[in-house]
Amino acid sequence: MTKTVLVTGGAGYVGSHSCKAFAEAGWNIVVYDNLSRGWRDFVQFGELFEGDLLDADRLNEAFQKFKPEAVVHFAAFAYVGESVDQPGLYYENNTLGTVRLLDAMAKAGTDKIIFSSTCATYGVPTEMPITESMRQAPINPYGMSKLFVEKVLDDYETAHGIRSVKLRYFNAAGASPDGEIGERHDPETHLIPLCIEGVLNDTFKLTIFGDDFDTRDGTCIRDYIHVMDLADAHLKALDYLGGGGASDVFNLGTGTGTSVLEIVHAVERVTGKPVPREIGPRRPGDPPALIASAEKAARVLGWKPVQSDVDNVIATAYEWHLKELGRKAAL
Ligand SMILES: NC(=O)c1ccc[n+]([C@@H]2O[C@H](COP(=O)([O-])OP(=O)(O)OC[C@H]3O[C@@H](n4cnc5c(N)ncnc54)[C@H](O)[C@@H]3O)[C@@H](O)[C@H]2O)c1
Ligand SMILES: O=c1ccn([C@@H]2O[C@H](COP(=O)(O)OP(=O)(O)O[C@H]3O[C@H](CO)[C@@H](O)[C@H](O)[C@H]3O)[C@@H](O)[C@H]2O)c(=O)[nH]1
Repeated sequence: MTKTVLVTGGAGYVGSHSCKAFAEAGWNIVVYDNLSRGWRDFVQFGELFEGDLLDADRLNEAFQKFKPEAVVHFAAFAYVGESVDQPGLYYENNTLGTVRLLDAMAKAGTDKIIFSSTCATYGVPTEMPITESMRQAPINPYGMSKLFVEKVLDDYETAHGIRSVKLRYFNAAGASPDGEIGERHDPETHLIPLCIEGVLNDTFKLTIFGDDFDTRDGTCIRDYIHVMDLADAHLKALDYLGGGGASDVFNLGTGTGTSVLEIVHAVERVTGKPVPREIGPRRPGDPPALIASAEKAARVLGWKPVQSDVDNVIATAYEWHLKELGRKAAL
């Protein structure tokens, strides 16, 4: 019998790409999303059940109706700056929202969850690459709201037997190679889509947030991971829990760091067009470098990124943005 997975936040960026991978692997998908920051047209691989994480009755209804085998939990707010200005919004939506979800799981007897955590839970690491056992000391409410969830998950295992895989993503980037779905955030704050905006829109200029960091060219270094590689890791985590695997936590990154300037140059190389830019002040809360050790995910889950070469990440993102422009022009 086809197994059902309930995907919270499946109308968003990482969630929709993961749904594509789950559908290709034969899962039946139910997307639970309130569309606050997601997109109806991204729900292409299963049914949309509109609902809010904070709505216990609606959650119970979804669990009763679909009886999912497992939950993959992407739904959250994810803007660092917004979390600094409105911490309550983040603790309510991300932390309390997950508590509500776990209560509904416990009630329904669904005992497996995969959770979108983040490298923002590490704060400013003292060693590189970052391994899962390093100290977690978030420097903003967004990261803290996610760290709390990691702890809450362990308590729900003790109390209700719910096993979890926590996946700490580094920087998600790129788009589905067929251009069906891609990165759409409103407002867009992420580096690669903004570089592409600079290529496509004559009036847009990228601001590089600081060139005086202690890095090889003075700009921040991040570990960019293709969204389809992230999707594959979720699929492997589903199989792992389904096969009886114990609760665990994994970094998802490539192990390679790329600076902001290197991304700008790569976008110019891939698109053949200049990225207009200026140097601005540092953005508060930006650590100089974040690079994953993804050795554990390789060893335990058998996961390896295969689409995360920077030029491929940018080429797929560019392709999606061109199609998106075409779609907007046709409206
Ligand atoms: N994009 C990244 O680089 C990145 C990196 C690390 C971790 N993450 C985490 O991955 C997850 C997905 O990120 P994304 O970039 O796809 O975000 P996104 O904003 O594109 O998607 C989030 C989805 O969750 C939904 N949602 C939010 N609050 C909800 C609620 N209360 N009830 C129901 N649905 C709700 C939104 O409508 C949206 O569809 C998030 O949990 C984020 O914290 C993302
Ligand atoms: O206009 C811009 C936007 C970004 N950057 C820089 O580009 C890098 C990447 O920034 P961005 O794409 O905004 O990603 P992060 O701030 O690294 O955060 C992303 O990656 C985190 C994990 O690293 C996740 O937790 C967050 O949800 C996700 O937004 C950083 O050094 C930024 O300072 C600029 O210089 N100019």
